[in-house]
Amino acid sequence: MEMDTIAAISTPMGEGAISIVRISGNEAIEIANKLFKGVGGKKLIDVPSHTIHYGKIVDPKTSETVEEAMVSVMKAPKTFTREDVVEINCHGGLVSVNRVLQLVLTNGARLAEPGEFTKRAFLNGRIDLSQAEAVMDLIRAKTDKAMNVAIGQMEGKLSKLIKKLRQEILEVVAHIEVNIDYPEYDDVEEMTHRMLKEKAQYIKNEIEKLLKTAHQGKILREGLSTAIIGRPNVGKSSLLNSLVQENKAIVTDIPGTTRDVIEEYVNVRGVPLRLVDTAGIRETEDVVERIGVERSRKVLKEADLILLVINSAEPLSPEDEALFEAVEGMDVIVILNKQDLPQKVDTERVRELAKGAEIVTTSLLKEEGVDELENAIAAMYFEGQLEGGDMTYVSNSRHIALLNQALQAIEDVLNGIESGTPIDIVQIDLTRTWDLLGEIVGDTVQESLLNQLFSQFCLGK
Ligand SMILES: Nc1nc2c(c(=O)[nH]1)N(C=O)[C@@H](CNc1ccc(C(=O)N[C@@H](CCC(=O)O)C(=O)O)cc1)CN2
Ligand SMILES: Nc1nc2c(ncn2[C@@H]2O[C@H](COP(=O)(O)OP(=O)(O)OP(=O)(O)O)[C@@H](O)[C@H]2O)c(=O)[nH]1
Ligand SMILES: [Mg+2]
Repeated sequence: MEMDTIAAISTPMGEGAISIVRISGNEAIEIANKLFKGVGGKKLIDVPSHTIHYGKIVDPKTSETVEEAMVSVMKAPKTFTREDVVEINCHGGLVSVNRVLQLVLTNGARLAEPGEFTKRAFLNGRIDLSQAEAVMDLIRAKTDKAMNVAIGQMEGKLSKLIKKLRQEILEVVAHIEVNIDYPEYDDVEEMTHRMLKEKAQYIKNEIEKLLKTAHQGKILREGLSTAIIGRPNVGKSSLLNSLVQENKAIVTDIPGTTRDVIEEYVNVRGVPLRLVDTAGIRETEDVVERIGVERSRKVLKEADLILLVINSAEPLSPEDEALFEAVEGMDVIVILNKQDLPQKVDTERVRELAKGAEIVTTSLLKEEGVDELENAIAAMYFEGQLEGGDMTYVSNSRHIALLNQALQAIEDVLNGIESGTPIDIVQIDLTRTWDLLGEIVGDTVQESLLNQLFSQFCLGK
């Protein structure tokens, strides 16, 4: 595959100890060589692969020294992109690293697009698409567990499973071909039918097994979208603060203090929560607050988990009752807050309204009950089991969508067999299953999709 030479700054933009300009492609070493002035006249075109060299970066036009650097030379194919790669380690600082990048660009490289290095690793066959996607998940991981899932996928756990399933399908397809080519052998046809049914059932089971991990996988990857809701002044922001353990949201005794939606990532016993503190839900005249309340309702609709806070020092109000109604059928934990005050809430009624949902009592003022709440959350999502290190999770929504389509296709195969559809017609659905699974690892995938996927990466990755 013929590709031009690309370059980009691969470290964050800002002041740091070191910043790296990465170059990949046929001309990477030659371009770097033009700019590099090594000790004793050492030339980068002469050095062995996978070595690092101290020297100056000099503008070949003006002979002006631009930087002092360490330069790594890595020759294809044992590199990140499988192309020649040079990394110039500059002094960390926006100006210095940018000047070096400019020099690299004026001497023959093109500025890389976001994700283009990883895209090349994919196009050159070092990793498949799901592994490339895992590289991005790794960068974005917000908890250790999410990181472990990404590492597993990057190492090819999911790819292996998918490839195995595709291989099985291919074998069945081969059988069918024989059957179509030699229809005169009755026993072949019979065997094909029996085998097809067995295999299709097996493939269906495997896809279903993978899809079962999707819920938790998605939580690990994106965080469990958790909405804290309740009437004004019940202690929603106090709850967020207790969970975040820093005073991010403003807490006051004026009802309606939180006028917008506040979002925080917290790690509760390994469960990543995307916590959303909302404005207290009530009918309001204040325009600013009303917008906040509307947003809260929207957050509520999109949430995976609801933390419904009730002030137990007051009797239940019609608004409280309405909130219970609004969250019916969702994952809910009810929090009876302000236990330190004289209790006025009808706990029997709360139990009735909660319809089996977990109820936790807290005094957020005294920081009591938060542990119990955290236990309840962990138990709800990972059944208290936080290890499962070897488990393969499907966490990417693109993969989940494709698996769902593949499941549909394999069900069509099974239905076809059941209703006596001619085998060459059934084969069409089988091939479709194969194609859909192939899209996960990038074997059968459109260029436009590739571009869209990789464009979501960081610059220089
Ligand atoms: N300086 C630097 N650090 C970095 C990266 C980088 O590109 N540069 N990486 C970038 O993300 C990550 C490391 N990822 C890498 C993955 C594969 C290969 C690689 O060369 N693979 C070869 C085999 C190497 C060998 O056998 O020695 C291959 O798989 O063919 C390199 C880096 C994290 N740290
Ligand atoms: N006594 C007592 N007061 C509490 C407790 N939890 C919170 N408060 C107080 O209740 C008031 C309201 O708390 P917030 O956390 O701001 O309540 P909120 O639900 O976010 O209120 P809005 O944003 O106005 O909807 C504050 O004065 C808190 O200190 C508790 O457990 N006991
Ligand atoms: Mg608040």
